[in-house]
Amino acid sequence: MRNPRAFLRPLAVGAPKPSSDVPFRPSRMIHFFDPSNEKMAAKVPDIAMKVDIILGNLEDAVKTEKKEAARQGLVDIAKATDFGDTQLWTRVNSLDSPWVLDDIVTLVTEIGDKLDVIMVPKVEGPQDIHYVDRLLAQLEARAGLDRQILVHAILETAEGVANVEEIAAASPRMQGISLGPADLAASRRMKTTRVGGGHPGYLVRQDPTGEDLTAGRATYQQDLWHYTISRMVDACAMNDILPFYGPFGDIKDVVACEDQFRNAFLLGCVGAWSLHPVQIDIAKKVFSPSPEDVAHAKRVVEAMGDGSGAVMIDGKMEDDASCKQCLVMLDLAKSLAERDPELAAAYDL
Ligand SMILES: CC(=O)SCCNC(=O)CCNC(=O)[C@H](O)C(C)(C)COP(=O)(O)OP(=O)(O)OC[C@H]1O[C@@H](n2cnc3c(N)ncnc32)[C@H](O)[C@@H]1OP(=O)(O)O
Ligand SMILES: CC(=O)C(=O)O
Ligand SMILES: [Mg+2]
Repeated sequence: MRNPRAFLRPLAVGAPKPSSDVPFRPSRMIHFFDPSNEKMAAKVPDIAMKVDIILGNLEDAVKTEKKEAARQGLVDIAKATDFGDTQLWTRVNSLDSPWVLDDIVTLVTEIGDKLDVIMVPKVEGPQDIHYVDRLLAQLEARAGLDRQILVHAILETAEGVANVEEIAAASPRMQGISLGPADLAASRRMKTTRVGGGHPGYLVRQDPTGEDLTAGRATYQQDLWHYTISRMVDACAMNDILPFYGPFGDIKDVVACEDQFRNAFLLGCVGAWSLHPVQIDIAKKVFSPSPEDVAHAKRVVEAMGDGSGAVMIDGKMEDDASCKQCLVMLDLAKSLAERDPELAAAYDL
């Protein structure tokens, strides 16, 4: 374990100093594109203006023979594009792959000044973050970068879930964690072939009302991901980093996508992945608090004065704790309103 006083020291001579906190930036959707796909890549400058985060994906979903083209494509796009306030991220190949070293060396050297976050897949424990942390410090020093590139882990192995608290705490570079439901399902040998979302077989059934066990018993589909998302949210919250839901693979089912994203939002996630342009507006809608919730939060905070005591609003008790809940809502609304003029008008803060 590292000496706590050394936690904020750079890991290489000349590397930028780690920051003690992750600045919150609107992060409602991480939009994935394949930089080796010319049609998709051509849309990046336009899409970047509509999303909070644009991510050049080099890992799964990029064909083996396109790995080098995707890496070079991302370098070319990053150099040619002004991303404005939109964050530029990449997902590099996994640490056990033959490509990851060249991914990290090339990207930090060529476009390190533009990259905000490197997403690392299949993180199994703090040792994976330590490896990336030191390597990034060396490359940042060599490239003369003056700010740190942050690290985001995907939670997609049973071992990663078992170690999620240590992963979240492994480095001041840790920006956040995303749920990876597809690889996680495979790693756990879950019997679902879907990429995220529910499953009709995972349910609870009402008790029988008579002799006939098949009659009149409603069933309720349950959320396969509740435990993992909740555990990830706690690990992130205790380390002041940001939790995200990951992908929803049924692109056509925009209704269930919205439900899955909203479950994650209600449980504490700040955003989700968009794999297809149709999912961008779903994430924007779900991960922006509703104007009604913001107006209610404002009323409670105003009525609570210094935040102590108890008041009655619309028949409901509000006190120090519910005032804190309302402040969470207001803080998020304010930071989104700074980026989004439509929301600023709707929230009237
Ligand atoms: C488990 C995981 O690891 S999830 C993360 C990895 N997976 C990914 O990153 C997948 C990213 N998304 C994709 O590859 C694609 O969206 C697919 C394969 C799912 C569907 O692609 P298509 O069959 O082309 O979808 P569709 O025909 O509806 O696309 C409509 C248009 O949007 C474009 N488009 C589709 N996805 C994207 C995207 N993510 N970004 C930008 N443009 C996109 C298509 O190129 C197409 O353009 P066109 O109208 O000029 O022809
Ligand atoms: C997100 C991801 O990589 C997965 O679900 O496997
Ligand atoms: Mg995966």
